[in-house]
Amino acid sequence: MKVLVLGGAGYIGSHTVYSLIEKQHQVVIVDNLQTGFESLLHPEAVFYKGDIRDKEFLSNVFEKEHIDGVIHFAANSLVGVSMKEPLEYFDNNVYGTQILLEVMKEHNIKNIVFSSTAATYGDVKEMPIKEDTLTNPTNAYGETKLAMEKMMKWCDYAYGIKYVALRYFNACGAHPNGKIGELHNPETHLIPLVLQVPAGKREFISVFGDDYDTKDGTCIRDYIHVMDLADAHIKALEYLQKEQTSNIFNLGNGVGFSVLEIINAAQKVVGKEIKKEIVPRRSGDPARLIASNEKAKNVLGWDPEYTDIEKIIETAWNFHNKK
Ligand SMILES: NC(=O)c1ccc[n+]([C@@H]2O[C@H](COP(=O)([O-])OP(=O)(O)OC[C@H]3O[C@@H](n4cnc5c(N)ncnc54)[C@H](O)[C@@H]3O)[C@@H](O)[C@H]2O)c1
Ligand SMILES: O=c1ccn([C@@H]2O[C@H](COP(=O)(O)OP(=O)(O)O[C@H]3O[C@H](CO)[C@H](O)[C@H](O)[C@H]3O)[C@@H](O)[C@H]2O)c(=O)[nH]1
Repeated sequence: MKVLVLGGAGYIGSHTVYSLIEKQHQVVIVDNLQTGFESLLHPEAVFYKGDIRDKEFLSNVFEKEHIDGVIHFAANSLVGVSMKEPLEYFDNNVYGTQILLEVMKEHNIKNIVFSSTAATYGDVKEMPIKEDTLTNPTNAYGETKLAMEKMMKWCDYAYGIKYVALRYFNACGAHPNGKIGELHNPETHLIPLVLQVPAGKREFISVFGDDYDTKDGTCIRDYIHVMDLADAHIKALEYLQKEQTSNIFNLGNGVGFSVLEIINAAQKVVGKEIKKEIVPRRSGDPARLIASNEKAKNVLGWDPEYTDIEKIIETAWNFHNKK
């Protein structure tokens, strides 16, 4: 297949590109590099630098390349910023996706896999979260991703564009080749921030609240390795080609770790004590997010390989140590 990857210079996009190329697919990347990095681009992928909201640019790419399927990662994704600048998030995530769907319609491209998020659910009481759990986002970022899902639903109804929405829980880890990994600037995610302490780039890790109703008072999340996410995208694309049906899947390991458990696991991996400080809660953080991954396992045949949290953190540490 010739796959167009929008946002292929970003963290999850670049790992998916590496997996696609390893599986002998041809890859075309579109990225405006707003949060992506040239160093994450696969040397064998064709790269077009540009913005998905630029319709003429995007149409030209579809014109030149004969695309069989689309994987769409290009978005703004910082929860905190989305609360201060919601319109920027609606512009890039919702309007950007609208332009993409218009161009796909005009070029008769019928398959798209795209990044959704656990943030579409909001503050859920019942764990694990299933795909039919009520969606009620508590932040603007999650709302834009839900709006993208809804736009896809009506484009399927009207134009027959089939989609798979992948609701990731907490993406983490790095490619075992050590060449690519999690690069965000600024970094806001827990695991890379924890690892900055033993790397000498940060004095301590702030723990956002220890008064949640959880076993040790800190928030619980479901950490899923980026290589397993990459694999799910390829399986989702194959599913679309075969089944011609739209669908939504959670992607998580189905196991929750608290912030303190992550810090302890990282200490074991790096063999050093990691200094921490308890600070007030970060606004908008739900206490617990754990995925039910039964649907992705049963329907897509997806089976996450990285289930051991120390192994997951080790891949991130190998990447950050090499930089
Ligand atoms: N990292 C996570 O834990 C997580 C969890 C759930 C969902 N997601 C979603 O997964 C996707 C990828 O996340 P990531 O962590 O790899 O983010 P990232 O910022 O590393 O990657 C996004 C890429 O898209 C590009 N991009 C953004 N807007 C663009 C535009 N208008 N035109 C062209 N390129 C554009 C950026 O330059 C970047 O390379 C995002 O859609 C995000 O919302 C991420
Ligand atoms: O310095 C830090 C950073 C994070 N945390 C805590 O660690 C946990 C994980 O935080 P991250 O920022 O790494 O990830 P989030 O759970 O906030 O969000 C991630 O997962 C969500 C879905 O679960 C969304 O998809 C979102 O885009 C993605 O960044 C949270 O409890 C957070 O409060 C800290 O204690 N200290």
